[in-house]
Formats: sequence, C-alpha cells, structure tokens
Amino acid sequence: MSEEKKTGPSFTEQEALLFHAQGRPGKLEVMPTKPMATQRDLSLAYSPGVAVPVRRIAEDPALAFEYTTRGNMVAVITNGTAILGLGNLGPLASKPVMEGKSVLFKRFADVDSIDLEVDTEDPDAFVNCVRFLGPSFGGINLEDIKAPECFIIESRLRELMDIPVFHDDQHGTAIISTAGLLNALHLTGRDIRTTRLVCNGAGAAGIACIELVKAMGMPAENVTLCDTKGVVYKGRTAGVNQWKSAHAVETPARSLAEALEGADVFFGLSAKGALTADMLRSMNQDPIIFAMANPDPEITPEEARAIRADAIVATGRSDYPNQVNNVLGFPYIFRGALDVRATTINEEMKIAAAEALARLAREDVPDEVADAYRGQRPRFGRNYIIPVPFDPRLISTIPEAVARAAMATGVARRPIVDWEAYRNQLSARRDPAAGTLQRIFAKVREKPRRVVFAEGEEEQVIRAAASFVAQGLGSAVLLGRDDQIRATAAAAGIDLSREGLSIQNARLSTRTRDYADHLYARLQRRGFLQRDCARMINTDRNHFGATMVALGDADAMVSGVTRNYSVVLDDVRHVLDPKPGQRMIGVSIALCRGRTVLIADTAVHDMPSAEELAAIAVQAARFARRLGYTPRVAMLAYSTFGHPEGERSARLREAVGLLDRMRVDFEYDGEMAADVALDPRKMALYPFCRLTGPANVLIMPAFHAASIATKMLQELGAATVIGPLLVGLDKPVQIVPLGARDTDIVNMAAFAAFDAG
Ligand SMILES: NC(=O)C1=CN([C@@H]2O[C@H](COP(=O)(O)OP(=O)(O)OC[C@H]3O[C@@H](n4cnc5c(N)ncnc54)[C@H](OP(=O)(O)O)[C@@H]3O)[C@@H](O)[C@H]2O)C=CC1
Ligand SMILES: CC(=O)C(=O)O
Ligand SMILES: [Mg+2]
Repeated sequence: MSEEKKTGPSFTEQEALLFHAQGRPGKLEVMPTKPMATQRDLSLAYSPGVAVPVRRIAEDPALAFEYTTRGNMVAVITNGTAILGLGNLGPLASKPVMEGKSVLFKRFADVDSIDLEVDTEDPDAFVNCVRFLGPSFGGINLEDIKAPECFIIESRLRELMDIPVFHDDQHGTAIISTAGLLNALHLTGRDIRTTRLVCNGAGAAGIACIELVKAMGMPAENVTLCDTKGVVYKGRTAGVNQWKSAHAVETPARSLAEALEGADVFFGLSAKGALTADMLRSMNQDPIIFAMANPDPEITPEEARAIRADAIVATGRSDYPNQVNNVLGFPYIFRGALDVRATTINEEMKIAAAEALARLAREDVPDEVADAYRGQRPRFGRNYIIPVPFDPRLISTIPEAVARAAMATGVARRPIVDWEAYRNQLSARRDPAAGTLQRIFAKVREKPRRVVFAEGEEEQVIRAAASFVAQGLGSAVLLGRDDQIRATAAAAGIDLSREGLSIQNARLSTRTRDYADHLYARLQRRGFLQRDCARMINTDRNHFGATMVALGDADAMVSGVTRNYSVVLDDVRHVLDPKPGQRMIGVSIALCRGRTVLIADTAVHDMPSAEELAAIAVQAARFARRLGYTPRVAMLAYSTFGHPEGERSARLREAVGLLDRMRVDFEYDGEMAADVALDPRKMALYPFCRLTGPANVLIMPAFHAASIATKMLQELGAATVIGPLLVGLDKPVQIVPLGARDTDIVNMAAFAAFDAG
C-alpha cells in the first residue's frame, strides 16, 4: 500500500442488481439451530417441551440468554431517513443497506442480526415501536436515521431499554474516524490539543465525530462545524438546532471555504464533491482529509492527491486505501458488549475501541494477515492509517478491548474470567469461507494471470470474465465467435470494452496449425489422425483453450458450464498431463458452519488402490498447505481403526501404512469414520489417534462416496462447496459444474489463476 491505488468500482449496476436478486432474493435467511425432524424434536422445541424454559425465564429473566437467541441477536433498525449519503429515501429503499449491515454483523463477528425497517418519521412513534422490542434482542443498532431526530430517538431508547442502543452512524463513525485521526496526527507530528479541525456535515455522523474528537482532547474552539448553510457560528439562527448550537464557535468564517483556510483536518460527513480544489489548497501543510460521505466522497483521493501531494487522504470506500467506515466498528463493538452482556455501550467502551483500532494499524502485519491486504504487507504510514475490514486481527482485539472497558466501568452483567479462552473463542468466530477465497484472490491479484474462458458465448461466462477482469484478478480471453459474444454481451448489458478482456475465435486464429500439431504429437499413438486433431482444435473450445495454456499463450483455463465434467476432463487430458511425479486429483472445499474441510478425490480416481489413496493424501495435503491450512488428514471409511472388518476399509489401512513408510511431513491417520474424524469427542474415544485435532482433509475411499458425500453436504447440510478443483495438472485448468453461475465461474477462474503460481 505504498501508493495511491484505486481498483474499483469492480462491478456494473446490473451486477449489483443481479447479486441481490440471484437465488433467494436479498442477502440473508434464518436457519434453525436445533433439529426439527422427529415427534420428539417437535415436542421439545415447541409445545409441551418449550414450556420448561418459558417458566424458567419467567422466574429468572437472565436465563433468556441461556435458552434463547437473545444474547447473540442484534436488530438493525432504521426509518430510512438518511440512507448512506443518498438522503431520505424511506424505509423500504433502505432495506438492502440494513440487510447488508446484518450480514456484516454475522460475517465479521458472528453476531446474529435481523433488519427492521420502521415506516415512520415521527420520533415518538419510532421510539414506541422500538422500546417494546427489548426482550427479543441483546442489542439495538440504529442505522441511517437523520439528524436531529436520531439524537432524540437514541437518547430516549437508551433511557428506556436495558440493552445497548447504539446509533452506528453516530458512534460507529466517530470511533473509526477518531482511530484514523489519532494515527494521522501521529504521522504528521501533530498534537491533538493544537490541531484545528473543520467538519462538514452537522448531522448524525458529523456531530458524533466531533464530540468524540473533543472527548479525546481537541479543544472545542479548534473545531468548526459546517452544514449546508456554512459555518455553525455563535449567534447563527438559520437552520440550527440544539445539537448544532452546542458546537457553535466564535469565528469570522462563514463558509466552509473560509473555515478551511489554514485548517489541519477536514472531516467530510456531508455529500459528494463538497470539498473543492481551492478549499484544499488553502489548508495547512500535511492536511488530513477524511472524505467519508458514501457512496461518493467529498473529494476523491486522486483529486486530492493531484492538488496536495502532502495530504493524508481517507474515504468511506473499500476501493481506496484508508477506508474509514463504521464497518470496522459495529460488528466488533457489539461482539464485545454482547459477550459481557453489557447493559449499554458507554464512552469508555467507545474510546477503548478507537484506541485498540488505532494501535492495530501501528503493529506489524503478520503473514496470515497480509492476504487481507491483497497480498501486500502494509506498513503504518500515510496510506495505511487504519486496518481493512477483512483484517482477521479485528475480531480478536476490538471485542476484547470493549469487553474490558465494559467490565471496568461496571456495565458488564457477565464478566469474562478466562481471557485466553475468550480470545480463542473470538478467533474461532471468523468465517473461514471468506478467509479462504480472500486469500486466493489476494494471491492472484499479486500476480494477475491470463485466463481462457472456454465457453465464451455463454452469458454467465461473459459476465464472469468481465467480473474477473474488473476485480483485478487478471485478463480474460473469451473463446467464441466475436459477433455472437458481442451480441450476447450487449443484450445482457455487459461492458466488453474494459482493458484486459479479449475475444478469440478458434477458426480465425493464426495458431490453429501449431495447436493441431501439438495435439497430434501427443495423440498420434493413441489412435488419432492429424485431421482428427485439426478438427478438435477448430471445433472444440476445450481443446483449443487447453492447448493455448499448454503452449503458453494463456496461463489457465476455465470451462464446464455447458458440458459434463467428465467430458471436459477427457478433452483436457488429451492436451495436458499431470505435473511430473504428481497425481491429478479432484479436491472439493466444503465450508459449513464455520468449518472448512477439503475432500479428495472428488473427480478422478474411481476406486483407488492403497497406493493411489496414499498418493491422493499426499497431493491433498500439499494443496491444503498451499491454501494456508495445516493439514490433518483422515483416511475415511465406514469403519474406525479396524472395526468392523472389511475389504474396503483394509485398503485405507494399507494406505496409512504406506504413508508411514513414505515418512510424509503432515498429520494423517485412519481408517476412521467421518464422525470420528470431525468430532473431537468421538476422536477422544481413540486416544492413540495421531491427529491433534479434527481432520480438515478427508480422503474418501472411492469416487462415488466422495461425490455422494459432497453433494449431500451441499444439499442437506447447507454447506458451500467449491470444486471439485483439479489439482496436480501440469498447467492449470478448472472445470465448473454444469450450468454454474457467474460467481462460481469467477471463483474457479481465480483458483485456476492461483494454480498458475
Ligand atoms: N464513512 C462512514 O462510516 C460513514 C459515513 N457517513 C456519511 O456521512 C454523511 C451524512 O450522514 P448522516 O450524518 O447519517 O446524515 P444526516 O442526514 O444526519 O446529516 C447530514 C448532514 O450533512 C449536511 N450536508 C448535506 N449536504 C451537505 C453539503 N453539500 N455541504 C455541507 N453539509 C451538507 C446536512 O446539512 P443540514 O443540516 O444543513 O441539512 C446535515 O447536517 C453521508 O454521506 C453518509 O454516507 C455516515 C455514517 C458513516
Ligand atoms: C457507512 C454508513 O453507515 C453510512 O454511510 O451511512
Ligand atoms: Mg449508515
């Protein structure tokens, strides 16, 4: 992150709509956590069994945290009067943002959350609606409610409710911007007591931000607040209210431009484009510019840099360095508050979060964290004043700081005793799915590759290729007829003009002759004539694309949308071999309920022998390492360590013996049943088992078992399954499932590019 770099927006409007519409409309669903399969389940979950916890909770309300979702459930509540910086567009239009906030709660901090859009602008009616919802939730996150109503609403609800009520746009934003500011002051050698700040935007976010900055030590007279009418000066009567007046200062400045002359810091919590070039020019040296309006900042970093190379610039967006956005706060602040069952989120907890966040940015970035930064290792400095939302350290540091502050200030109803256990619990809450893909994407962006999308005439393939390029993952070659691809793209509204996106028609290629020769050299002793090979290259895009990769005209290929997996695999194997000394296998990555397991072989070996099973284990463990996991390999069977006896299990046992002799450098054991491999309690029944924890690489006894198991996981277990990924091929090709959607194709293309090294 040494230089100013903008990579987005990496999507089109149509993609944003499709993202929300595809599959189940919207971004979240509710999943039961208890079985509901039998008459007994039903009688426990519902009448009559449910009466037992009902009576207990009636006697002791604290037990609601033990027997219901309350302790981990936060409501994101709005009336849609200040949706991002888009203004008052009403509660219904705000729903995508609120669903998004709920998903972020879950994704980043494993807090369950539901969005509630309340159809009233009347603060009394709003308060009355929300105040009675206390029993349902462990916390209330108010969102995108405009000032000044938000101040009234929040303070009334805080008085009325005994759970944390937190207006994210006020305090979340204040915490993050203060954290960023502390670091920016440090970098520019400033003292908060002598720094002069101008805040444009005197609404929810603006007022809360300057309140926290003042609480951290900036003198009130050093802070000038502006709104649409200019400076909030002492004596102004137009467009003010008690919250603005509380920050009015004696100053001759009347406009934002006048206020900014010689100022050190600009906080933008207003609207797109509010900071002009002339205003920026007039600021003090090393100006600190936090242009935080969403989705478009008060000034873009490119514009700001062009005018003031000495500026430290932050925005609310994820596609520039220094993202000052409340997403860095609310998931973790609520996590900490919920974990100690805090009655409120007080000033001390906010300051603790801000300081912890500021500290984190100053620390060295360890290896496993560098991936969250697109493979770069940022150093505390002008383009890295605050961690990014994907930084995995956030979950283990911010909630702890908040929980400790809650305990120190006496608002924790359930203090934490074992901090180490708590930290481990926090780390385990991270969603591994995003971690895995994020890591792959980061590595691919480091070294963008040229990927062939073989079925280039298919709409979802064109969309995937465009998205692959737009996300900075590399360049894409669509195979197919130019006019056909352009017509499909035009009808679907996909922009093909982006640099790095090209079309290649096999029939018109100057390379067909070379490709056919290459294929013939490989296949002439396998019953193919030169003309067979020429036809395959001319008419079959899998052969053409794979040969492009084989001869170095591209780095990787993705195919499979229109053909069966095995057909594509056969095509590819005409052209490519396994890496020398390696075995080609299929590995599926299953992400389910916070766990990631690799399953092999899910594509190639039908009924592997003991030797083949051992080789599959070696290959799968190697792949697990490449993905950043420490492999713990279980050789799966229907039996566990010899019971019950059977020929199918014997092969697995034999494979373990072979691995022993090979002296491999990873953990493995078996044969064992899947539940023993995955459940530590069951594994503990076999104290001699050599795995140090639940297995994360599962070697299946046969292809049919692997295929059935992964598909059942996907359909019944609601697991996300990526793959089968082809591993061990000399040049990278990935095959997507028949009919795959654009996102799956992009993921597989990224894996192919990743495999290109
Ligand atoms: N990066 C982040 O994490 C966050 C960013 N924000 C951004 O902050 C902005 C404000 O949000 P919020 O406080 O919730 O909204 P509010 O509706 O509560 O307040 C908006 C404030 O902005 C002022 N304003 C609007 N346009 C201008 C302008 N061109 N020049 C000066 N002042 C202007 C309004 O002035 P007046 O009072 O005169 O009407 C009002 O004081 C939004 O763009 C939002 O996206 C908000 C929260 C988090
Ligand atoms: C980020 C956010 O909450 C906002 O812009 O409103
Ligand atoms: Mg908001």
